[in-house]
Amino acid sequence: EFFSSTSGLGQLLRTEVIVLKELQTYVNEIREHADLLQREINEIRAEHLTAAKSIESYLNNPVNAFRLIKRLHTDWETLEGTVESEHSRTNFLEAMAGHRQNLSFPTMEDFVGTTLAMTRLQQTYKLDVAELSSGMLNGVKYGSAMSWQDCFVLGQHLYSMNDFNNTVPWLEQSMRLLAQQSYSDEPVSLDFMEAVIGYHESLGDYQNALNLINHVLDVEPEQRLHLLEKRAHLEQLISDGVKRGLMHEVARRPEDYHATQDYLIYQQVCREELMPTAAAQRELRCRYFSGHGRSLNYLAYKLEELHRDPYIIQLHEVIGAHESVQLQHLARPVLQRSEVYSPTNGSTAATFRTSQGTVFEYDEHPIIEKLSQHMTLISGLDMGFAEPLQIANYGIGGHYEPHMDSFPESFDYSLQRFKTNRIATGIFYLSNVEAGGATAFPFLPLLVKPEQGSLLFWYNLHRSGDADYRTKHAGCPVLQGSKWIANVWIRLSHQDHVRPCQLQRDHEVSLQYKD
Ligand SMILES: O=C(O)CCC(=O)C(=O)O
Ligand SMILES: [Fe+2]
Repeated sequence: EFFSSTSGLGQLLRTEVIVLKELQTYVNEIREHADLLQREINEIRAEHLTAAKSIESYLNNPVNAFRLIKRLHTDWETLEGTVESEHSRTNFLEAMAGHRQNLSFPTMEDFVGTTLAMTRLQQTYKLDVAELSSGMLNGVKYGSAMSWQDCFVLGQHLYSMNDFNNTVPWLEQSMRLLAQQSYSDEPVSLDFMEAVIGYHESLGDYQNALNLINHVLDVEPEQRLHLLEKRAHLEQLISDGVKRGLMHEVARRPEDYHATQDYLIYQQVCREELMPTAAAQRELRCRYFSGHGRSLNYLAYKLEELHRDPYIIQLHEVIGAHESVQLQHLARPVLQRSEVYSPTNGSTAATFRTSQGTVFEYDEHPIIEKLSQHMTLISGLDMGFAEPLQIANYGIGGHYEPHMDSFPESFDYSLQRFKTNRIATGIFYLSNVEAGGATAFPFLPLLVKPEQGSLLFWYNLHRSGDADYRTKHAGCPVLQGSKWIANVWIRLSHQDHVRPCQLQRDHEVSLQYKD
């Protein structure tokens, strides 16, 4: 799978280089052949020009008569023979069949995933489709521009997923780009346009459909006769003033999480439209922290409070850039699509968590061991009750929608190594991210930008052991770059010495945030 992580995309680029070379070989061969045939054609045409001066006297000449007969009898057979024995096409197709087996190609799922990622970015960061398709992100040019066909294919795909809200701007952009090219005249483009006509029609945009039909008919009136009937039908619809209403005005399904207030707030936090108040920020402190049970001679951690209640801190420069990159290298060969827990299906891949990840036991490698030591010093918690370290990589558009790290009350612990809930989470950021990809706490409303080598730490549970629903959090979509994190989840067992439980439940404050 390629779309959920940037680390697989390099393979696809290599695939493209190889198949392009194959196609170039094919093109060279058929071009050589075409050149040969063209020379023959030119010679015969020149002969015909001579003949045309006086056909009768030309044919009365026995040499000319002989040559004409020879041309049509023998030469033509030879020409036909060269077409028949043209192996370029079969060679190419055979080579491609081999490549399909040996090289990496994206699947339908990759295509769906990357389409979803584009619209997710567009919506979360309120990007302008025209800007996005020109390769610009927030005013900075990152990629190459999309063609009108690219925009169209994206729109077409969204349409097939019944996502009409997002279909329309992409089709409109596709039309805008097409118009800039002063409507291409190539037959392939015309075929494409015919397909687009259907989309505009079914979306209720009859005028755009009609404009396109007229263009196609102007260029190829003879070959596109089947469009005449459709043109008459559209003209009728327009003159009758039929308005189906653009389909994108249809409301989303109300049960859709993406339509909830919760989700809107989350997106606002990702866009930094919502942030903690000045009063809340004033209370926060930065300090040097020598760690639990560590003598003051040691180098201290740079601790920054990000939130008081619930307590959320970020520790800067915990590990070095070199160690971060080394951890990425350890994980890269064994990455797999991340899964989520669902009460009905167990662990499955889901569109609301698109990343790739892998797990390591803490004693598997000295650097991983070191992360555990940092966690012990920073949190004071017993890492003997931590789940294996999880390293994850998010590609462009990769995200993890708002969720709780703690398990629900109904959770079945019977198959778990540790039978208690996740008391705390630590996220080591193993990379910076050029744009997007921050960790958002929508209810606080806090946004933490990935900073390579730093550690984000918070408690998921109240002292009573109940879930603190205010700690719901998310990984905002990555807009540019590749995001690497290492997740530490520590369980509640045997942690009383650091965070004594309270006899009285202190969880009421967060109940209003429960789903
Ligand atoms: O990617 C992030 O910033 C958050 C990740 C997260 O919440 C998780 O993996 O549980
Ligand atoms: Fe999480």
